[in-house]
Amino acid sequence: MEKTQSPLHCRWHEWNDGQWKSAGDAEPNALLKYFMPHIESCLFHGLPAVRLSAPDGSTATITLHGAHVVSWKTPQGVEQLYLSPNTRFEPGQAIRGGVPVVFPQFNTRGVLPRHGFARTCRWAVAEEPNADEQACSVTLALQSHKVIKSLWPYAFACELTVALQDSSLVMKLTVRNLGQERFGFQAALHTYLAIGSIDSVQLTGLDGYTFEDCTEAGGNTLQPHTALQAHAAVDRIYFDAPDSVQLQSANGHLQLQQSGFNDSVVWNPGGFGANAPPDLPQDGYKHFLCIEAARIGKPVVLDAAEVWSGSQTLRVA
Ligand SMILES: O=P(O)(O)OC[C@H]1O[C@@H](O)[C@H](O)[C@@H](O)[C@@H]1O
Repeated sequence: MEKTQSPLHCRWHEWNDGQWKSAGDAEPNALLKYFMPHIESCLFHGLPAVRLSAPDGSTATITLHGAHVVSWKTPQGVEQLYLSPNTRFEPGQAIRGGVPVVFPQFNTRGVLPRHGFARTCRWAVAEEPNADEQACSVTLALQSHKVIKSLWPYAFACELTVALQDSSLVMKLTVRNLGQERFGFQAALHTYLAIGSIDSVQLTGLDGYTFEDCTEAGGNTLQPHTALQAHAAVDRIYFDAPDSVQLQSANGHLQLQQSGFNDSVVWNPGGFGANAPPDLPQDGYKHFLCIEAARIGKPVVLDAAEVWSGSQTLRVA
């Protein structure tokens, strides 16, 4: 078989010591059933992943573990997502950084593992290539199986479509009810944005909105929006949030838009230790702010055959 001509053939790269290294071109592409010039298979810290490369030079990397966007770089090569250097890239573990997919439960607001199971499940590249061959996008899919059913019995399918277009990263989560029984769920795209330094952050667009303060000090009380305090823990749920907010930081200017997700979460564990996740370095909190497009207050309810979609778009301004 002439591998280089095969539609199954694709270059194979490995993420190593902070850069992509070619692992040779003899490895057939096990993940992609169709040849799509803008997608490559790769390994990201040993996890199978796909990498999108747009004509403008921007790139995105998505692991099959969790359908997790672990990197989004502008055409100038500036990384826009934070990824903890202490992440354990192992089956069953959540990746600390990038964009975890939270489904079907937000945080501990239910009986499932925190933030649900989608972020620790293995997803697959969807079999049908995108109808628009010009679109620089990939869709990953998750369907229920025995282990998931033991936690959550419903017949569902999730898809995450990730696209690079017009200086933007577009992430769209779709959930389908494939069974007869109605189900409800919460969901979020738990985006860790690289900010350079926490001292540099200015978040605008939330004036006039209230939030539930989920820090220990806040005790889940409702409060009017106030500016973020650098180095202090922030854990806010803005119910019925605006569709668009702007983030200014040492890393640049980002416009965030969401649809289908009614709520927004702003999270940073702060610098005072007690609640810092163990897979973050001590000063890790200084380098990211999570702005999550979420559906928490009014869970989505799907009857048989119904479909819901929610998206978050990050645009470099
Ligand atoms: O450590 P995890 O499970 O990834 O969660 C991180 C944070 O996720 C945020 O969405 C929550 O609002 C926080 O309360 C939580 O601490």
